Amino acid sequence: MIEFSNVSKRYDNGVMALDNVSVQIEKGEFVFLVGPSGAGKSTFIKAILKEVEITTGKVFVDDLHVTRLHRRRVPFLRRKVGVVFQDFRLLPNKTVYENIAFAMEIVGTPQRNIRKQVPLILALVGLSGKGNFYPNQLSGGEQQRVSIARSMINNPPILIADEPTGNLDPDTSWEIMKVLRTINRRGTTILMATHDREIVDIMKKRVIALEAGKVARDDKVGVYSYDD
Ligand SMILES: Nc1ncnc2c1ncn2[C@@H]1O[C@H](COP(=O)(O)OP(=O)(O)OP(=O)(O)O)[C@@H](O)[C@H]1O
Repeated sequence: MIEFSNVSKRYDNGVMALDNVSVQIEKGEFVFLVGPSGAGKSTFIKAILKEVEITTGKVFVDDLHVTRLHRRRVPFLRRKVGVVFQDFRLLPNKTVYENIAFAMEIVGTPQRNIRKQVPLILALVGLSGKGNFYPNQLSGGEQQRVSIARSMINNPPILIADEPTGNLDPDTSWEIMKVLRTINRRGTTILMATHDREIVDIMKKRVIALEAGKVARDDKVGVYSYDD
């Protein structure tokens, strides 16, 4: 589903953000990506989305050879991968319904399908009845649910969550993890970059740990770190 084969990324300033990384993530897995600040997590995610060009190696996403993918076909890759961020990135002047509908309009979904699908995804993330709210009328946790709903509305096989609980208190973070777990159980592959030790340790999922651009650990049932 996601494969890195001897991937290195050296930025123009000489920093080796990824250093000979080889990992394989199978369909349906839930994987945490951890590591200290600067370890290469964001670069790893950007390599999946072709937001950076890697220096050497190969990246595959689903059936696409990302490294060789023509610029014209990048939107096709992006449709396979939903992404959510720490800061939600909702459109402030659109309602919850409109934020999600917009993601469907971009890919040409007919309005009648949009009207049918948006309430279903809102129910999935526990936000039924909030369609007419604007983002600033919602709590942080609710905004993150909208962001997750938007990322999943076109049914991508992969969801990348880049520190999705970074701005949330512990209880709200767990609510978000429940939503992600539900989505994963429905078959979506999830890759979540996080600094949240408690979540990683309690969820008991695969953990890929990066350090200075290298895979320092890759444990089937992992913990955040071994240092205490
Ligand atoms: N555009 C860039 N140009 C030059 N160096 C960069 C660039 N982006 C990242 N780096 C460097 O690459 C290394 C890896 O950065 P990256 O952002 O991938 O780490 P990270 O693990 O995501 O960190 P954090 O947890 O702080 O988000 C760092 O040393 C960083 O300074």
